[in-house]
Amino acid sequence: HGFIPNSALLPSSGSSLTSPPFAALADSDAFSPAPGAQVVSSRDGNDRHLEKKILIGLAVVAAALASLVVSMICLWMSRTSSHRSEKDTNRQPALDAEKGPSLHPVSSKWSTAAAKKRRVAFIEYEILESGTNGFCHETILGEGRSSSVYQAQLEDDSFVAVKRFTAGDANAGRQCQNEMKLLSRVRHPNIISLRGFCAHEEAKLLVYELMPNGSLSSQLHGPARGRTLSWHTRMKIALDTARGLEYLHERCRPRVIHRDLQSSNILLDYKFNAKLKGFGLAVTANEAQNADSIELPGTPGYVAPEYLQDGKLTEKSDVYAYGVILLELLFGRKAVEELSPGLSQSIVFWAIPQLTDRSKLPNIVDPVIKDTMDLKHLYQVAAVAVLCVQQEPSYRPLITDVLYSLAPLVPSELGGSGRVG
Ligand SMILES: Nc1ncnc2c1ncn2[C@@H]1O[C@H](COP(=O)(O)OP(=O)(O)OP(=O)(O)O)[C@@H](O)[C@H]1O
Repeated sequence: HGFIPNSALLPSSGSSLTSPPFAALADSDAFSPAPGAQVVSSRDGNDRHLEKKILIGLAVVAAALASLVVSMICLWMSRTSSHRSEKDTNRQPALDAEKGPSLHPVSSKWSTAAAKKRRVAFIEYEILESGTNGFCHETILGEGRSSSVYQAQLEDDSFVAVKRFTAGDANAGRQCQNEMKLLSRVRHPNIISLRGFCAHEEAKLLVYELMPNGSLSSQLHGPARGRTLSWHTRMKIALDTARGLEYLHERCRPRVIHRDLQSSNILLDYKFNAKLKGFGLAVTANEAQNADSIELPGTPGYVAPEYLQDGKLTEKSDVYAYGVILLELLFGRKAVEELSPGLSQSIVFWAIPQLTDRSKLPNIVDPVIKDTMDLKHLYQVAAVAVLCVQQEPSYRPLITDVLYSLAPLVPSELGGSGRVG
């Protein structure tokens, strides 16, 4: 639309309502003289023709003005809404959690079209870089097979854990994507919460809440050798883990199988609340039925026998891994102990014969917690563990059953239903 100056639409100075073009309005019926009135007819046919032309011109100008006004309103509205959504994007760019995120290297601008209800905040690379002093070695919390985890301080002074996936590792990229897709739709006190994500050049990074007491594995098998974990704290960790798993198996829609449950995937906050992490291999129960499409997950010592033999993957595979963790908590041994170079022993094969002998049990528990628990509780936990690691999946309990049998063993002040003290 061309710009039409206002002056073109207004009577010029000196014009009046009686002078053309406004006098032309007198030609319309509404303004026609009453019958009998004297009509002063000094205009000839040419005048009338000219007035008609002016009237048409006036209509054209009015239409142009109307369309100009409408288009200016539309332009203003679209500017306002795009400005608003741009502001939203800068504040919290978002992902479509249902479709799953795409982690292309991008700057801080994310498509607003992807912004939906469930959001994972995009965190600027520069913020993570400065929060970790340039990803310096001193800020490393731990290292995994395809990632390093750093402690970072954000601009609001909060601390977070930043997992930086190995660049160029396709497997790591897939796991990062899977973890993000899952954690963006899951919220539970016993599942690690994802604070944000970042993609920068080849690097993919996930940002989580910081768990100051690290992993259960590092508490049990690291320098502390389990001394920080009392009997009740261990039972609380077992209960919290069962709660997180119960949420995935029973209440999450679609249901989720974790597939990589192990003591290094249980993180502990400053009060030893336990939270599940490591969702890179997780699948929905439906996906699990098509086991051929799933790569073999692999943490020896935790993988259920039916999965190793037939690729059969169900919630009961997680229950098996959970049983192995219970054994670690009871005995303070690793899932697989290396006896000598090239010779290792699974905790299940070591424990099963001893678990069934009540007289032996109090003497083989982790020395750090020996004689600190009610023996009835010890026998009960051992019985639950034996059931969880049954070779036949159908003999294993549901995680809900585990939850109900462990809750009374944990004092209510630690989140269980047991009596205080
Ligand atoms: N949110 C967190 N808060 C505190 N420490 C963490 C957090 N996430 C991870 N860590 C630490 O970083 C370590 C490495 O974690 P990461 O997930 O990279 O590897 P991993 O647990 O060894 O598993 P994998 O090798 O299967 O990737 C953990 O063992 C833990 O000690």
